[in-house]
Amino acid sequence: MVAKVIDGKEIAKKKRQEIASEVRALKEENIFPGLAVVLVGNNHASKTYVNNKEKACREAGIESFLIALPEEVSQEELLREIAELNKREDVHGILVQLPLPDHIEEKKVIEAISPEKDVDGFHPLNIGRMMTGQDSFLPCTPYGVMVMLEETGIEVSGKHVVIVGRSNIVGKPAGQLFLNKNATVTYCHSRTKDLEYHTKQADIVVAALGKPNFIRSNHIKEGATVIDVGINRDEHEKLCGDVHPEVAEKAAYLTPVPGGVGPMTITMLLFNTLKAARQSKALSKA
Ligand SMILES: NC(=O)C1=CN([C@@H]2O[C@H](COP(=O)(O)OP(=O)(O)OC[C@H]3O[C@@H](n4cnc5c(N)ncnc54)[C@H](OP(=O)(O)O)[C@@H]3O)[C@@H](O)[C@H]2O)C=CC1
Ligand SMILES: Nc1nc(=O)c2c([nH]1)NC[C@@H]1CN(c3ccc(C(=O)N[C@@H](CCC(=O)O)C(=O)O)cc3)C=[N+]21
Repeated sequence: MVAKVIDGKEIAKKKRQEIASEVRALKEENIFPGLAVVLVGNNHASKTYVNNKEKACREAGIESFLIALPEEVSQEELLREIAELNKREDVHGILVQLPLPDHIEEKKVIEAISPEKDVDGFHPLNIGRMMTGQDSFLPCTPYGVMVMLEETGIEVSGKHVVIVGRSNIVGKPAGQLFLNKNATVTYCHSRTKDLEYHTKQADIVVAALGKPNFIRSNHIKEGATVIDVGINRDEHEKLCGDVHPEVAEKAAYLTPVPGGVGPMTITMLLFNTLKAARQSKALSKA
């Protein structure tokens, strides 16, 4: 079998046009959606992502505010900045780019973000709401994966989904969203014994382990759907995923890197910012 490539860029483009048109409608009502991105330090990759986010905001008509802080910024100072952003009426969404330097406690920072502005969906309140199936901001990368499958017409209900990786930002919430859509979910991680045994059973494999080209043909059942979340550099510094290209010969569907999950992540960030702006209107009327 030769896999059909799921074009994340194309799906993202379509979704972003819909978002842009809804942003225009909201502006008619004098609400101008705004996203604040907080970047600590000078990490090159983080800067690239932040630039991508700013560009995507601009194209969707969403205002973006970059708060760039030095690597040495104290946790206190960062928390003060977040408190300011929580108060600003022109800021509907707040994203603190992760990872943060070691001297800052990530959990404290995430909890400082007002849940109504937590467009990453990382605040414990939003995570709890997601787990109990209430309306919430869904974490952008897993949410993007679900939208990609939906747009491609791939059924999730009743399927066996194996997630490789259990981080708070990708693996864990991805499993939860699949469970919410009635999939049977298995989580694998670095202590999993016989990874291949598990992934080989999967109708859908989500690779989010952060190891270049790690998932090979032997891990995959013929005709499975393979979602490659990884963003890595290979030994030639070329961008690559967690899934080896040879998997294309065995899978039915495969997401590319670049041009797969990445553009969808940014799209769902725009979507969440639009949602936050809309809800701010409802709140101010109440
Ligand atoms: N496309 C996008 O939009 C995004 C892409 N990414 C990319 O996705 C990848 C994962 O990111 P993130 O979740 O933040 O990464 P983390 O490093 O936080 O987590 C990696 C997870 O993979 C597990 N793991 C590591 N090695 C193995 C192994 N050999 N076998 C099985 N499991 C393993 C770890 O297990 P354990 O818990 O036991 O340590 C951990 O749970 C990265 O490449 C990252 O760049 C991330 C965010 C967004
Ligand atoms: N608070 C927070 N929220 C995040 O959502 C978050 C984060 N921190 N830290 C880092 C990870 C990573 N991440 C990506 C977003 C877009 C692409 C992306 O657009 N990728 C493109 C191009 C990548 C490139 O050219 O480098 C693609 O895959 O086609 C990748 C990775 C969001 N993350």
